[in-house]
Amino acid sequence: MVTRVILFDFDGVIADSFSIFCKCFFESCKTVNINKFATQEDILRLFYGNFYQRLKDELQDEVMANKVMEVYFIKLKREIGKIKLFAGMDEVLMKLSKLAKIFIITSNREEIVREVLINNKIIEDLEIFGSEQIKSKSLKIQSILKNYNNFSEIFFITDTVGDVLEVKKFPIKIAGVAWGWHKPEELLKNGVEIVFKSPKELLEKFS
Ligand SMILES: O=C(O)COP(=O)(O)O
Repeated sequence: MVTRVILFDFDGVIADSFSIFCKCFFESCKTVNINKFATQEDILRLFYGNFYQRLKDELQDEVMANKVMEVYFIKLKREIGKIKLFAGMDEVLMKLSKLAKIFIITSNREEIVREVLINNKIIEDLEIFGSEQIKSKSLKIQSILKNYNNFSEIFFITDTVGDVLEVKKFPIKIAGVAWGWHKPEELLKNGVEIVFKSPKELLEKFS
C-alpha cells in the first residue's frame, strides 16, 4: 500500500533548465515578433501564477500565447540533449521512487520530461502530468487526489511562487527548494513549510 505521495515540479527542481528555457523562449518570441520579454526577470515574472495563464494575460492574446509556446517547444526539442539534472536529483528520484509514489507535475511536455529523464539515466517509471492536455496544476492535482486516496502524507516540491499559489488550496504539504528559479524567501512568504537547501537534505527528509 502506498503511504506517501510526493509530487515534484520538474524545471528548477529536477532539471537545471533555466538558461535553456530562457534561450528557447527569447528565440521563440523573436520568431513570432513579440518584444515584451527581454530579461530573465521578465520570464521569472510569468511564474508568479500559472505560467500559461500569465503568458496569455501579459500578451492579452491567447492565439499569440499559444504560438509562442508552439515555437518554444520546437526549439526546446532541439536542445533536449543539453538538459541536465541538478546534481543529486538522480539519486533522489531513484531512492524515493522505492519509498513513495512519485508524480511529476509540470508546465513542460510529458514527452520532453521523459526524454530528459532517460538521457540522464533515470529509468524508473514515474508518472508525469505534462501540459499537453491540462495546463492548470490545480486541475492536475485535483485528479491525483481523486484517484489516489490511500496515502498517509502528500507533499508537493516546487521552486516557484505560481506553483505554491496553485497548490496551497489543497490539503497538501508544500516544500520549496533553494536551487530553483524563485528565491527561498519568496517561497516562504507565499506559504511553503520548508525550503530544502540541497537534494541531499530533501532525500534525508523522506528516507
Ligand atoms: O517551477 C515551475 O513552475 C516551472 O517548472 P515546470 O516547467 O516543471 O512546471
